[in-house]
Formats: sequence, C-alpha cells, structure tokens
Amino acid sequence: MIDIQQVTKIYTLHRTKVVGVDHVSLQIESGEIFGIIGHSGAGKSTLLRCINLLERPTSGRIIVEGTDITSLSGEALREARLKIGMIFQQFCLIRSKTVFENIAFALKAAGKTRAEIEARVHELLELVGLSDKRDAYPSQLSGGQKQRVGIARALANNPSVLLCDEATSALDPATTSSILQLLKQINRELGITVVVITHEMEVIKEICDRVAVMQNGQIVEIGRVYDLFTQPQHPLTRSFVEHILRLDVPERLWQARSGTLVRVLFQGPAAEQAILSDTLQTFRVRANILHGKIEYINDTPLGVLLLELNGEKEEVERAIHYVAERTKGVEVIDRAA
Ligand SMILES: Nc1ncnc2c1ncn2[C@@H]1O[C@H](COP(=O)(O)OP(=O)(O)OP(=O)(O)O)[C@@H](O)[C@H]1O
Repeated sequence: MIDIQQVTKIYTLHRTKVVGVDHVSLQIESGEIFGIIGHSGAGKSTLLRCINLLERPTSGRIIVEGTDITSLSGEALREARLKIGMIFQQFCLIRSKTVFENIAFALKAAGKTRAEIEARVHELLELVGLSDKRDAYPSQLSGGQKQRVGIARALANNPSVLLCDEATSALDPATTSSILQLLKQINRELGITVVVITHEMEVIKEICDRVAVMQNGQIVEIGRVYDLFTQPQHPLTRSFVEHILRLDVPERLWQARSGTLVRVLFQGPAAEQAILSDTLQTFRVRANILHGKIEYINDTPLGVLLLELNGEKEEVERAIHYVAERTKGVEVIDRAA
C-alpha cells in the first residue's frame, strides 16, 4: 500500500510561496491501478514525485509498502527508490545509448553482474515487445517504442510500484491505447501497483480501478472509476465525465423536438432494451431514441441514451421515475413546454 498522510508541498519562488500539494491524504492499495486526474497546475506531478521523493514534501509522511519514504536519505533512499519505477511523458532515454544500454543502466546502478544484466534485459525486451530493437538508438524508435523502453527500464529492478507521469500524453490515440494495455498487462501479470497521472479522462476510463480528482493542490473527489462516471459529485469531476459521455444532438433534431429530452445511463445494452420496452408497456408514453453510445469503463460497459418522451405530462414524469429506479441514472435535459 502507498499511504500518503497529510502531504503538503510548498515551493518558494522569488520569496513567494506556491502551494503545489495541499494537505493530501490518500491510500493506494497494493495491486490496483490508481489514477490522479486534474487540469494543468492542479498538483498531480508534484504529488506523484513526492511518492519517490523526487520532491520532498514540506510536511506529511508517505509510507510505501511499509517503509516511511519521507524518513529516508542517502543510500537507504536510493535502495527504496529501486522498488519504485517511474516513466515520463518525454521518455527520458539517454540518446547516445542503445535500447539495451538504456535498460542495462538501471541494472548497473543496482550493482547487477554482466550475466544478470544480459538475462534481465532480454526478459524485459520480450515483455515490452521490443526484442528486435535491442541495438537501436532512441532516435530510431517511434514514440510508442520509446515509451516501451522507458517501461522496461522502470521495471528492471522488479519494483512493486510503477509511477506514470503523463506517460501517454505525447502519443497518438492508437499508440496510447497499446501503451495503456501494456501497463494493464504488467499490473495483472506482475501484480505491480500502478499510479497514473493524467489530464485525460480517456486514460482513466481505459485502465484505472480508482481515481482521485485534483484541483488547487487538493483532492476534491475520489472513488471507483465506474462510480465517478455514473455519480460524479464535484463540478470538476462532472466536467471530466461529461467530456466522455456527451451526446451531441444535431441542431435539426434539437429544433424539431416536441417532447421531454432525457439522458439515460445504463449498464450494458441488454438491460437497456428490457427497461425501455417495459417502460413503454407500463406507461402511455412514446419514446424516440435520438442518440446513443456505449463506453467501456475499464472493460465494464456503460450505455448512454438520449430519448425524447412524448405523452401526458404526469405520465412522462412517472415513466422517468420508473426508468431512474432501474438504470444508472436519468437526467432531464429539457422538459416539454
Ligand atoms: N519546481 C517548482 N517551483 C515552483 N513552483 C512549482 C514547481 N513545480 C510545480 N510548481 C507549482 O506547483 C503547482 C502544481 O504544479 P504541478 O506541476 O504539480 O501540477 P500538475 O497538475 O502536474 O500540472 P501539469 O500537468 O501542467 O504538470 C503549480 O502552481 C506549479 O506552478
């Protein structure tokens, strides 16, 4: 477990104090993929860098797998850091060294023998799917391949935690997806705790089990990703979720509507069909499906449907109530006049 207790980080810039992280307490369970999302300047990087003490908190404690990281320095800190791997948005590879040498570097630093290094690099390149690039230089690799080298290097010393600092922000969507799948595979197969910071809800949606939402150095909401999608509480969380679940209604349909517009969230298509037909049979309402889509939240389907309901006002309200009780939520977007 990573136990972050009342961590504050204050920077001093030209005698002015800047609060990076403000009294954050957070427990990340061993073996989970935990996301931290927020806009630029929210304090995500600072918090992440406190976990391996790249930034030393101004106050508070961080306990990683039973070791109080914040109490360490010198050799003890170097040793503890071997158990915490990290990957970066800009990959941070050594340009003058080959893929093999970049990964071997982390093992040499840990005092491994030549034979151990050969065997381990071979194993890591297989894991990240880059066995054929062993002797290539970073400049000869695509962004996705560079990040795979970064991942191999971060895993070299068998860490129990992998910190990912905007690891896919420099990559195109297809490459992002393949890197996220690799992180998920590493988490599942090796049992490594993965902490991801990002400003993109797509990243959280694809791989995270839980997420914390940060603003002004503080955590404003935390929970299971699916729950945050279906019941966001804080306005910032709502805006992140909205970005993914938004259904843009063509202007023509918007103008032509006459009934009440509702957005329904439901878990999977089968459930939706049964609920809709039940509703139409139970109440004297007509339903028009204007738009719909299914998002996969860490492999669990979440459907979004935009309906126009027509009928007697009270009957429509009863139907909405009926649907609300049987789905993940109903939002009335526009009531019929
Ligand atoms: N080395 C530093 N010196 C002074 N202030 C800093 C330093 N690093 C971060 N800050 C400040 O701390 C606050 C949090 O920054 P941080 O980089 O952690 O946010 P972030 O959420 O990771 O944003 P981004 O995605 O843009 O990196 C910001 O106000 C930032 O200006």
